[in-house]
Amino acid sequence: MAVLVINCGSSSVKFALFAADDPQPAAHGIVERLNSPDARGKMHLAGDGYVDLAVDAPGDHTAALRSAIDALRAQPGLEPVTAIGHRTVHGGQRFSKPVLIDADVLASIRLLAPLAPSHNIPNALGIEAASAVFPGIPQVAVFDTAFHQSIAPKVYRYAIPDELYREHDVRRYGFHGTSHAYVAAKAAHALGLPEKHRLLTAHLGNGCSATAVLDGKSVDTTMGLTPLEGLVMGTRSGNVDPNLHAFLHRQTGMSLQEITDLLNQKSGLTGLAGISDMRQLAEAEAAGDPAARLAIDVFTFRLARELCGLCAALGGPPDALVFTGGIGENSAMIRRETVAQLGVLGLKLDQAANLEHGRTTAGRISPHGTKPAVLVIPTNEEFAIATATREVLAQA
Ligand SMILES: Nc1ncnc2c1ncn2[C@@H]1O[C@H](COP(=O)(O)OP(=O)(O)O)[C@@H](O)[C@H]1O
Ligand SMILES: CC(=O)OP(=O)(O)O
Ligand SMILES: [Mg+2]
Repeated sequence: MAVLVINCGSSSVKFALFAADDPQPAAHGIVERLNSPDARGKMHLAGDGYVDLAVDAPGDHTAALRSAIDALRAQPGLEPVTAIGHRTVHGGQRFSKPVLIDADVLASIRLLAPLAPSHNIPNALGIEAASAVFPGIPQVAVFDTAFHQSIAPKVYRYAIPDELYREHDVRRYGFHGTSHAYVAAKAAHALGLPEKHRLLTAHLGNGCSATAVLDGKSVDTTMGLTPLEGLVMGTRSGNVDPNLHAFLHRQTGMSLQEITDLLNQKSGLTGLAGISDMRQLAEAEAAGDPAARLAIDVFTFRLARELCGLCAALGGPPDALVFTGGIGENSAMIRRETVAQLGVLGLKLDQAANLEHGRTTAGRISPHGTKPAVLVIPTNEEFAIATATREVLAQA
């Protein structure tokens, strides 16, 4: 059974085809710059090969999926797709585990869009486009929020009038759950931890969040009602004073939508330094750009502060801190500067191991024998989604 995993973003479609239980995809790729005349993509094959993907006008999600699927079908040696797993960001209160998609599930994903506008609409478009291109093939939605459904009311409730929770489901949900669950399980296994253990996981990609994992379950996480709360991200502000919306509206006349866009798309590292990509930001910092230095300082300080806060839900010091995501796996500087601000938790780094480990080499970056351990574990959200898809279909 070959599972195609689709992660539809606002301007890109990422995909990966997994044959059997192999965590290395037989093929994977991205179609980007959607809805522009420059829409284009690439499919990488196991080994070193790749295929350029041309995308037909209007270069939307359906055209992108068609292009990816035509390329998969044309590629000799690949198994035909028999199931599709979709990364779906917001599952609200309804979805606490992966589900087989039907019209009702799709309608719910659309209804949840106001809670994750940059994510759920593209996710729904991806499901509709896949149904058009693959009629009759079973599709499963795997939710970013599902892993965090174990968090307690005192952690997920905001201190605002009760009816907002009762009538509008206003609460903290948390995201990146597939990734946090995946790396937490890997860390517990790698360290040989007993069933009772405490972990902190830091998923640092374009979106960033950190989670407290107690005995394999999420007990607190930094994102909230939407993926804006918590850490500083590439273009998202993370936590700001909740009065900021009203203040900016009064001071500048900006509309609610303009302020929402400002906090989601023009803030974070972009807001502080004009650069959202950590690799480019590090280059600017090395060239002496003070705004880049400040952005990195704000990013790591806020991360360190949130990691300390998450320990309250763990009820004690963590057995390990795990770094993952594009930044967590690749930036030795971010790991070093974050850990340097976490002496209060007893965290220490082995500087040579920190430089050595990364995306392709998972491992321990704290000195042997010291506790808590610090680990780098590459995430594999796509493989975790393929596994969840197989499990749902095995039970169907
Ligand atoms: N070698 C590197 N050094 C520093 N940052 C890196 C490196 N490689 C990737 N990144 C950063 O990882 C981030 C993207 O993370 P990723 O998890 O791939 O994103 P997405 O959330 O879109 O899957 C970007 O900020 C990128 O600059
Ligand atoms: C929920 C979220 O922030 O996702 P991403 O990191 O893919 O933007
Ligand atoms: Mg991501």
